[in-house]
Amino acid sequence: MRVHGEVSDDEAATVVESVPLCPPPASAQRLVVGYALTKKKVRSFLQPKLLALARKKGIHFESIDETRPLSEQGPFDIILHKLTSKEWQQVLENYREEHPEVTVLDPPNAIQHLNNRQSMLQEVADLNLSNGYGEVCTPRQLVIMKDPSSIPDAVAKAGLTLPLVAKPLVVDGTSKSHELSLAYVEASLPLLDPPLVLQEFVNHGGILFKVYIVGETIRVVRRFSLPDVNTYDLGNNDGIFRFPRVSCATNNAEDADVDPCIAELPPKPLLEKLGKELRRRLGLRLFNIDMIREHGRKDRYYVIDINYFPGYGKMPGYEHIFTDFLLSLVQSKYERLLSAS
Ligand SMILES: Nc1ncnc2c1ncn2[C@@H]1O[C@H](COP(=O)(O)OP(=O)(O)OP(=O)(O)O)[C@@H](O)[C@H]1O
Ligand SMILES: O=P(O)(O)O[C@H]1[C@H](O)[C@@H](O)[C@H](OP(=O)(O)O)[C@@H](OP(=O)(O)O)[C@H]1O
Ligand SMILES: [Mg+2]
Ligand SMILES: [Mg+2]
Repeated sequence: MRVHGEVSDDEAATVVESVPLCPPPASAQRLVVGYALTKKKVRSFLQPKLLALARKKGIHFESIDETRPLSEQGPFDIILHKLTSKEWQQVLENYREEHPEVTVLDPPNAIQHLNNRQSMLQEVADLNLSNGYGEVCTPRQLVIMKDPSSIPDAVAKAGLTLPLVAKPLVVDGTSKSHELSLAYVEASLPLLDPPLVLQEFVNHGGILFKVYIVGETIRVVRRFSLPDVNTYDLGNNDGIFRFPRVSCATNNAEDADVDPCIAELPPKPLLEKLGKELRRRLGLRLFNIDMIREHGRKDRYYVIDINYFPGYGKMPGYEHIFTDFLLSLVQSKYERLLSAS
């Protein structure tokens, strides 16, 4: 199925915004990008097509050895990283102070906001985005730190409506932090395992929008998600449904035969505004936003998840977008230096 207004040259995504590039300055012809990523991330991100294009553009990726001092490695123009240990974050913070000339993508203290499912959505809630194109909200949610037996009371007191999505509070790159479940009835709540976030389930027609941000560029793709819950499901389910990673890349919904009202992408100006504001408020340049549209409400969107340095390898055309982005960073640094001299 193709939804009106979509681009046809790249079926799986729509480019919303991209940065025009000038050629990099002569001094930046060879750009060294150090990376500290898990083996899994190296496999998914540093694909041959990215490395080949990068080489053509004078970008060289160099693996960082975390067991050796950073200052003895490189020199780097840019550091890319997604490692969650406290030690590594401290190493990077110290390095940023000693080497302000190196761009660290992104600052560890800014990334931290996304490692907790409570703080990750706070900026979206504070933003209160509502304009002629729609409104962007967050689902009502509650944090439970301990004592599962207290959950039914806490839920009643907060006035949350079942079903609830239970999500581990901390996101630390482990598969456990992605083990989610759906609690249908009050009696099932004490079976949950804190610390967690309990989030109201929002019916959205089973389609989710993954909005990828790379600097000023935004791309959005459709994925399959959980189906709507109706009163029949609620009446006939007395437990907890532990569900797998429903919206992963294998659940690509680009060509599926879905009701156009459900599949229609969020309006470009709304995504532009949201991306720009979150970039600024979170102080991040590499992240994605998981968005759903409330079923039956054309213009009400919910942000349910934000991920740092997501699976860009699955974003169509990522090799072009990413290499252009890396070059643009050097370009703007060069321009800043010129204007300061
Ligand atoms: N409040 C909600 N209402 C409806 N569906 C939801 C809600 N929260 C999560 N989901 C569904 O559960 C899936 C997983 O939730 P979420 O994205 O928060 O988990 P995650 O483990 O952080 O995922 P990711 O792999 O994107 O990091 C979503 O993609 C969506 O399909
Ligand atoms: O492919 P999408 O739907 O964007 O989901 C991503 C998750 O959001 C990321 O958190 C995963 O990265 P980490 O495994 O490094 O957390 C990321 O892992 P990957 O880079 O190994 O593919 C993806 O699973
Ligand atoms: Mg998600
Ligand atoms: Mg996530």
